[in-house]
Amino acid sequence: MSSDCWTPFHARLHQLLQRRSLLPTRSRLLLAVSGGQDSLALVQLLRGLQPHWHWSLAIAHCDHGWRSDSTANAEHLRQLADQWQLPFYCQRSPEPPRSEAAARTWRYQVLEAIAADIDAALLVTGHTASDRAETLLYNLTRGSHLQGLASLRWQRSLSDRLTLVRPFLGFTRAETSKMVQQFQLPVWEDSTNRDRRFARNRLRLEVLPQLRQINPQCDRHLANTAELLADEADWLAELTEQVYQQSLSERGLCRSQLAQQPIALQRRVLHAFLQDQLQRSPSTVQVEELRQLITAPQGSCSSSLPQRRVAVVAGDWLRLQSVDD
Ligand SMILES: Nc1ncnc2c1ncn2[C@@H]1O[C@H](COP(=O)(O)OP(=O)(O)OP(=O)(O)O)[C@@H](O)[C@H]1O
Repeated sequence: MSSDCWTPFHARLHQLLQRRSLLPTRSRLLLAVSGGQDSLALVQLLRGLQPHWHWSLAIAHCDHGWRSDSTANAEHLRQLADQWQLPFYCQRSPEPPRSEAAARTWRYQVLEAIAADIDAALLVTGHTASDRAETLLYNLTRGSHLQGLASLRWQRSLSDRLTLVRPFLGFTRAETSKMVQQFQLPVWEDSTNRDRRFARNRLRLEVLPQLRQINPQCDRHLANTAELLADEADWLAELTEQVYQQSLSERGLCRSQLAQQPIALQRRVLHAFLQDQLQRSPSTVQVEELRQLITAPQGSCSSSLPQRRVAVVAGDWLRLQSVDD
């Protein structure tokens, strides 16, 4: 488990960090560690790369308290951090979170607070290309817009002061498994990862193995697809903002400007318009109803908006007003 060996995994991560400028030299990094194979492999590689990048590393663990062995898991990590001579921060949830989503929300609150305490601007997780593939599949099953399919990006801003970075998106879970063997990392098996009541676990344990029989590289291919979609989503978001700003005036949205745009862009601009006006995310039905109004006759109006609001056609303009006006 010495940190000073240099392997092809180290070389790959080193190059990836250079190419993507993810973790600048001398920055303070808070590493989110669950004790599973991905985050332990992450710590091992970053410790190995530390002499080249001169980071200051610290480990954070969140104990959800929903497994009988969770305190032992936290203690195991504390000892590892001692061995690695890295500062260790751990917090236990006052009561076990009720769902995966609640656990995640609590976890990120804790990680943000620890990062603020130690003045770390970067929080690093062990998310892999396989997590990205799973997320893409999961969001597909629920029905998703482009942004949802582009999920799990290399970095994401969590607040003004903290950015989440995922350098391990460059590796699959099969590769982190190899790292664990090669570096003999003492992984703490999380029994809930095998619980098939959780949809994510069924995807990981049942669906992805089937897909790998069709294409053994499917984790990487799916993750690459998410990457391409992320770039396209960014480009479309920029374009939407441009057209939105061009079409918007005090009188509302300019219908003749919108009519010249492709349908996909019309939907996006109307979504942004409704989001701003209603201060909440509009439904597909509401967006479509407004889209019909782009070419509707004078005086036409919508019927599906909340808050006693209505969209009205006034000449070349589409505007929102109260039904009482
Ligand atoms: N309890 C936790 N405490 C701190 N960080 C966590 C915790 N759970 C997850 N993370 C971070 O979020 C990443 C993704 O979480 P996820 O739940 O997909 O992984 P895991 O299966 O629990 O563990 P691992 O990714 O380490 O194998 C982890 O790699 C880790 O960086």
